[in-house]
Amino acid sequence: MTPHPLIRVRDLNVHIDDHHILKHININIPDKSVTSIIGPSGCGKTTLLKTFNRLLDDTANVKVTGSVLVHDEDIYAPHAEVTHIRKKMGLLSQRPFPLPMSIYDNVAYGPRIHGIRKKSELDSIVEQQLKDTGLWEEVKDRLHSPAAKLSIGQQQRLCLARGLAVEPEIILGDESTSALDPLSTHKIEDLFVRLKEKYTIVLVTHILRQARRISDYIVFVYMGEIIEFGPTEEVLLDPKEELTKQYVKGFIS
Ligand SMILES: Nc1ncnc2c1ncn2[C@@H]1O[C@H](COP(=O)(O)OP(=O)(O)OP(=O)(O)O)[C@@H](O)[C@H]1O
Repeated sequence: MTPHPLIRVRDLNVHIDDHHILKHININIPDKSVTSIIGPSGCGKTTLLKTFNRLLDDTANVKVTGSVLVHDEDIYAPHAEVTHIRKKMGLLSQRPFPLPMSIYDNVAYGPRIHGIRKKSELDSIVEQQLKDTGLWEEVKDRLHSPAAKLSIGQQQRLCLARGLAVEPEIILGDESTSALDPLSTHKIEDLFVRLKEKYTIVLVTHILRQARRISDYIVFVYMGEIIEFGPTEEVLLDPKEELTKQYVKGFIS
């Protein structure tokens, strides 16, 4: 049975300039699961992900219609507050972007902005998040050295720790392992699988093997439309739609 949906998208349409980029999107993203958005290049995967935390707001000539409900709050309602919406979501991009400060300060950054000042409280948040992202043992002796000195894979886990430190409910990942070596990729994949106990995770990936390894649900997007959505095994191994079949066999890329 599909778990309770945390994000419900209703008749979402995105136009940029004169292009109809996302067309009549309807989907329920299950809570406490990993859902991967797959599809050929340029089909609208990243655009769909960006609608979940209103990252398209900064794009020129964009028009978004329809609704995205997180719990029961429509994040596109006129009174919706973008800061409040974004606090619920951590975003992990393709490449890590640590802030130009120490490892400790990267993780403490969000909590400090939200008013936490007590050192013991910040220490405990930093330790917990670095433990949750598997970095603690690797960095506990150099918490005050610059984040930029970490490897790219460690920087990506640090960015995840930074995002988790403000206690989001949802983690969005946009091809978050594409800049990483196989070992670091494996660590991030493992993290997503562990973190789904506490978070709802939505990922964009073009790597079908990755989608199969870590996702509970798959959304297949083609030319701005959702063609198929369902449990990973069903969509990847026994797809219902002809287009999905062609995509998983590698005939569409
Ligand atoms: N800011 C923008 N201005 C104009 N067109 C855009 C903009 N952002 C996205 N698009 C167009 O929207 C379509 C979908 O782009 P999107 O990045 O969502 O696709 P994608 O499936 O994530 O692609 P890829 O796998 O190559 O990253 C593309 O045709 C793209 O050119």
